Amino acid sequence: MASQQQDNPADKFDHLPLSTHKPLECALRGTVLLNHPFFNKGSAFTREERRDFKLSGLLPQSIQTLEQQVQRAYQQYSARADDLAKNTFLTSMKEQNEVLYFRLLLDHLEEMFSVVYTPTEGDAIQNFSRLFRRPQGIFLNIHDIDRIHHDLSLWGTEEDIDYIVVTDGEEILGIGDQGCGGVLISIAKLALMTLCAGIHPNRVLPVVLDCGTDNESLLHDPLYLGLKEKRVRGKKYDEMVDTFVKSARELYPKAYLHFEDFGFTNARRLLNKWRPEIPCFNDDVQGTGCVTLAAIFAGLHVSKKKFKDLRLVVFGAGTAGVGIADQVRDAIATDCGISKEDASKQIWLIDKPGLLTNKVENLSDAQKTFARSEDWSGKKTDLMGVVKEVKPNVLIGTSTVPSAFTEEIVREMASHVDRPIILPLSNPTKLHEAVPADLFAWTNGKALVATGSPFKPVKGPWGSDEKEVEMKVAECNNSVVFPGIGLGGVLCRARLVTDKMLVAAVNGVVEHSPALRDDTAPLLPGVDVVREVSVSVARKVIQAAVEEGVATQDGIPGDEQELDEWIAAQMWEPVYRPLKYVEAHTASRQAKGELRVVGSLPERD
Ligand SMILES: NC(=O)c1ccc[n+]([C@@H]2O[C@H](COP(=O)([O-])OP(=O)(O)OC[C@H]3O[C@@H](n4cnc5c(N)ncnc54)[C@H](O)[C@@H]3O)[C@@H](O)[C@H]2O)c1
Ligand SMILES: O=C(O)C[C@H](O)C(=O)O
Ligand SMILES: [Mg+2]
Repeated sequence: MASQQQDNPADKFDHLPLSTHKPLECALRGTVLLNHPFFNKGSAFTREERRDFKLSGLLPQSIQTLEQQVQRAYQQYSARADDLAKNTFLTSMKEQNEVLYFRLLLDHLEEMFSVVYTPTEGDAIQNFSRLFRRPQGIFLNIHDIDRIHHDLSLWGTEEDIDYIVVTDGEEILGIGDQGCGGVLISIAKLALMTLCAGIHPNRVLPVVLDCGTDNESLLHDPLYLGLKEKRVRGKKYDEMVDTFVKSARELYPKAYLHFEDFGFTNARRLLNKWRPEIPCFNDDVQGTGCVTLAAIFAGLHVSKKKFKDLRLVVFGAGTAGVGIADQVRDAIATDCGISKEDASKQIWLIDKPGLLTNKVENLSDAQKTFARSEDWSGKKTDLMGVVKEVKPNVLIGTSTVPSAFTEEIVREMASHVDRPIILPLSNPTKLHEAVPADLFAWTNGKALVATGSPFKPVKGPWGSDEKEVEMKVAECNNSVVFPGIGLGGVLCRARLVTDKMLVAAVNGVVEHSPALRDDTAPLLPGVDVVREVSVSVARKVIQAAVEEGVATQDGIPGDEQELDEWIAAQMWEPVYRPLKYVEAHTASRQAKGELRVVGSLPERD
């Protein structure tokens, strides 16, 4: 036994706060246990567990393995008629057995990623009030601000939460205001935190701030589940967000706060407000900025260009577009040793009024830093006009305008540069500014493409001798990077998420870019290596946090390999751990912070 323990490299990390290698204490028995998705093992409960947890008679006799369960679940999944039905099936499975849910997903990640995440999750969100069966997450009511602290407190004690995703549902993907259905984006992002970065699925908190909705079809839908009134804005909205953030900090002081899919007027404002005080992150601004910078980095490498050569046009200067511009500007400034102001001269933003110049009114502060000062009078400032004038080598779409990158525009761009880097990023799939097959066809396979949602490889006669080749297309979605950044932030218990940590995260992704090793390979790593990418990103983020003096966790290894092992040992894995029965009130805090998984929470008023 002793030697067996020594043989397991994870054992040396058993003492770590988030290590989950030991048996799991559980205070639930009988049908209550079978109905608890975190503890339930279904047909895989062992004979001893069936005896100790009063399950005999509640289960068929055959004791099966997780692998057998995955096989059965996959058959059931495959029998569902379409992706939305598959998504609904997976949601039910998550509510029944989390280990099986995550194991099934990890074993079929490439096939199922787009079903639990973008684009199918967008359909699930649009249909939230019709598909609803069982609540998941926390729904906070703008008319009950005084209850926010209480409602949040029901989720656990101060050791229990590592990661919170919050949305107000105003700008979900590119499908706009989805009201309280936005809770599903919080849930989906958290599922990815577990799948891609091993964040413990029972130590996360999905939240939607229900402030009403301006979506008329929801307001007129008799089945809509949220507040049926126009969005509350202004002072009361700010009071709600303030109360939420302060309560979350007080109740769960270790938790990292991830903002998702807030509207343009709030996303950046809230980030700027809270960033200097707490460990928080806006995925649409910063996550998108980081992953897109990594894609550009790989694209420049393939096209043998440097940051000094970069000419970037961003079409759609909203939350994501400006977030990308910020990240790219900072990278140019650092790489070329120039000021941010000078670096921004290599970037052109286009929105509804056309090119953003300092003559355009009502720009946000963040947009203003990119407003062009040169004289554009007499020149066309629409996308075609700007492409003709600027001759960009990188074109990004974050506009939600499908097919905005027309054949004419793309051919114009390709006539000036050898390898145009074109990233249509608007999700879900139907909103992409162009699709890879067209981009390759219009540029004779020269375009370096990555997309916001997944696309199948494209075949075409683009080999050097015009032989048919298959081009794989990278998914340039913030999902490549936010899990690793969050994992790093959680494990080192970062006080803040600094700019240097974000730059470090980009380097962590670039390390895995297939295009760096093979010019014909995708610009970004795919989901097949997602956990490895998360470890690299987390390592870089932790190292930067330590350097910056914002890491508060003791015992972070200085040695790189040991740091990777330390990270991996604290990543939750979907395996059945032996269950040990404990009375709720005597439960030891076995791995500090796992009390909540015992299945009983202290009462709070
Ligand atoms: N791939 C990713 O990782 C990723 C990350 C974040 C956002 N996105 C996608 O990017 C899109 C935008 O998201 P957002 O959060 O920035 O939304 P947003 O509403 O803040 O930004 C969209 C911008 O596009 C502009 N726009 C609309 N129509 C236009 C037109 N005809 N011409 C020029 N500009 C126009 C809008 O005025 C707005 O400023 C969404 O589809 C979202 O799913 C993708
Ligand atoms: O959710 C995604 O797929 C990426 C991004 O956060 C978005 O809003 O589109
Ligand atoms: Mg988003």
